[in-house]
Amino acid sequence: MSTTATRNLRSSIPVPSIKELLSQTLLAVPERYLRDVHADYPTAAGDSSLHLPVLHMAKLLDPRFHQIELQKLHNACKYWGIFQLIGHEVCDESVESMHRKTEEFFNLSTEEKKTYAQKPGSLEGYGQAFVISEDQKLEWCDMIFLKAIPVQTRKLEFWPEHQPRHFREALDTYSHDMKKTAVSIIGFIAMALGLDAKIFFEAFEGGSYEVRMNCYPPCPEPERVIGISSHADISCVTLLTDCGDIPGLQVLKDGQWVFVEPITNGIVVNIGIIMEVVSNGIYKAPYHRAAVNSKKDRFSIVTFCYPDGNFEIKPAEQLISSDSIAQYKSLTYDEYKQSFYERIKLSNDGVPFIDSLKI
Ligand SMILES: O=C(O)CCC(=O)C(=O)O
Ligand SMILES: [Fe+2]
Repeated sequence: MSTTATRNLRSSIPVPSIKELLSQTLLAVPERYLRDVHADYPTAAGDSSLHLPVLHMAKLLDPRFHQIELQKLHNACKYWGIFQLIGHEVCDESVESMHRKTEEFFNLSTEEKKTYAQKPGSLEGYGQAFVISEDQKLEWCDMIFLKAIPVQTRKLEFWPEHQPRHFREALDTYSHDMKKTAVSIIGFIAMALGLDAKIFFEAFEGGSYEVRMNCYPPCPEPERVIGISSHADISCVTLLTDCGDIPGLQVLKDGQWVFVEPITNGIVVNIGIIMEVVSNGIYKAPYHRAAVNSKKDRFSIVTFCYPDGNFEIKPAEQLISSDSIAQYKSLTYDEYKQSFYERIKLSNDGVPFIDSLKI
């Protein structure tokens, strides 16, 4: 994730979980969570005609519909940077099982969850992301963040083992399913840009996939807190599944926050900064955030998709011409991640990460 705020991805100061706060007969939301949620942009009315584009994977794969669907994909990436994917090959049972395990995990006692708590110097595990100073505003979200693929990068000490039962198996299947979907959709996005999909298939076949499970408990003052503040993801693409039908994800579109309405078996795909660079800015990584509600827990599962370490992050040569000069620098994926962490260590200079990549 990247954001306009300062976030140290490698270490986070422990703070009470939201569920813990709520269990302490909370009378008022603590000051550290309160902020002016509507300070930047208005939220589009629920009945507005703004709806996320819906893409059909089976049509992208079918020679009869391929071209039309590819054009739709191009428009979705260009004008929204985010879309719902349906007709994909991920079996409902794999997703539903992961949803159940996620809910079960967050419903364990605080003590049990803490077995998997983040450790200093590592963002993996259960906790809250990006707490780097005592006076930082906090987000209304509990999470567990795990590197899932390649399998050798897994730190199993953070993976729930006995409770919830079969959590590890569910996440193993889910992450492989998401990887397969990501490799395929990234290939189609490359085609929509007129690029050679093969290069992308290879880079993402050997890529890394990190999964963040979010729990947004109900809040007595939902209009004054934020679940996750506005940011653009530093991934190439991000795949999100909602564990129910409660809207929470909002995307910034034409100066308004637009709610993403969950659709059954849909996977929300958003463009990340890597794809913005590769496309030379034709596709933009959209700003998005998570709102919370006052009634029910909302759970989401987010898979961040990255290429293998040698992949060159740079505007694709086919998209560069005398009329369209390169807008972004070139760096390997390893350098890109390093640069992201370095900037954060230097503290917030108010410049969004994407701007630091511009020529
Ligand atoms: O849970 C959501 O709706 C958004 C999550 C998100 O943007 C993230 O984890 O990067
Ligand atoms: Fe995000």
